Amino acid sequence: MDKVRIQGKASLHGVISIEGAKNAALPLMAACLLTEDSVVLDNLPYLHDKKTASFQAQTIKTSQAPYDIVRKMRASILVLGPLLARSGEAIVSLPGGCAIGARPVDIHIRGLEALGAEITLEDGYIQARAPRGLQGRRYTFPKISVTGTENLLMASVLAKGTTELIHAAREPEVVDLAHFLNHMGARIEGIGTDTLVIEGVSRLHGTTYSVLPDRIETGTYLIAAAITGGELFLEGTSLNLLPSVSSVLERMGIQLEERQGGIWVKSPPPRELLGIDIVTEPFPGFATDLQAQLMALMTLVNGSSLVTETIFENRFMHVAELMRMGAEITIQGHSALIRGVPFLKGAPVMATDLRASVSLVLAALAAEGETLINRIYHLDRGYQDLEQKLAACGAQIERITEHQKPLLEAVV
Ligand SMILES: CC(=O)N[C@H]1[C@@H](OP(=O)(O)OP(=O)(O)OC[C@H]2O[C@@H](n3ccc(=O)[nH]c3=O)[C@H](O)[C@@H]2O)O[C@H](CO)[C@@H](O)[C@@H]1O
Ligand SMILES: C=C(OP(=O)(O)O)C(=O)O
Repeated sequence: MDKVRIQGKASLHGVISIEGAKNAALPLMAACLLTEDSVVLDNLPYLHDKKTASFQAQTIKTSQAPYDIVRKMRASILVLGPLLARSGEAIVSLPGGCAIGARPVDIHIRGLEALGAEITLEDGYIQARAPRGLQGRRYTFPKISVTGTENLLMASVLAKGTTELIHAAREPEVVDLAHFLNHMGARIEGIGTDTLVIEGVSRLHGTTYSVLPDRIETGTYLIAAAITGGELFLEGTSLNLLPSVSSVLERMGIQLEERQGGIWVKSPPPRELLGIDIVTEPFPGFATDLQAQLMALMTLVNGSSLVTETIFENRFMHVAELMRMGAEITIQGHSALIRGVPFLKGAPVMATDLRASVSLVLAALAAEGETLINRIYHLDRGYQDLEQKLAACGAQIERITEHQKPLLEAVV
């Protein structure tokens, strides 16, 4: 299994380009199932050899999404709405994703049922049918759900009549999906608000669309600059995507500026930054996906900070690993009290989920000595070219690839 080795204490200086958002690219790809025409998506992350891909679902050959594919990605639940809308049936495995809580999909299911779908759960699979098509209705989300809103949005664009989605998520990735669907001929109003009104249409057509920048990757590198007392220019992104996060960072003492083509960030060493209290909330509140990274920074600032996690019940798995590096953190229920310490020390640590993993990378960049991060496969799900981007700005970071033993040796 690959590991990342970091020799800490190098301050970061340079330019980092921000990729298209993982959490926008996946719903957009799922939405391509809604048309038989060809769709071209640009600014896709992760596709190492090409950033633009063309999708065409002329005919739907299967309405099934099997466990082996779906277990690795939360967003694979997003094929449920489009498959049902387009072909009247879908069999989708219950999804995986980061193990940060129970993460049920009851809201997706209740919402689709409200639009007329008949749904049963069998052997870990959601079996959904809408033999007479979906019917527009008013549906109030009992709780704000990002992928829940995206699934219902994609199901309702081809439903008969008007759908009203109340208490909908307003995350930039939901907004991006709604704009994309309108580019394909959908009729969605209220984009960016918590009430979406969708007038069903009989078909969608192809289009060309560019995925919005990744605000979580952006926030992660803003914190990388701060934790190393460095100065970076983040290319291809905008502070408008991170209202709460930028206000928190500025109150801590970090300088941020929206400049032509990206964001400029400069920070004094973390010891000169102030502690702060944050609560994770749906957008426009502080993103839970940046909680672990900010906590890494809080371990080194001057004073105490309090982090309250309200979105996921099991999202403090980085705490034990940060403490192995010398952080002082006490967890009480959904809150973590972080007392800033003068320094962290490198140690062998274990990555547990995507954002926990990158919080360890950030801590290691600032720590004295060497940190070896194990199980880093989580990182590859969210950070394209992480080591290369950081190394180009002065970090001492390398990936150690453990090659499989030769077959003969393994058998003996
Ligand atoms: C692929 C993707 O976009 N992932 C993001 C999405 O996840 P995801 O869409 O899974 O997160 P949700 O917004 O749905 O979850 C919010 C809360 O609602 C609960 N809930 C959700 C659905 C449901 O049917 N029942 C239910 O109880 C969840 O357990 C959680 O406590 O939003 C999260 C919150 O911003 C982010 O951390 C994830 O990075
Ligand atoms: C929790 C995350 O991803 P997913 O929903 O794909 O598990 C994340 O991006 O931090």
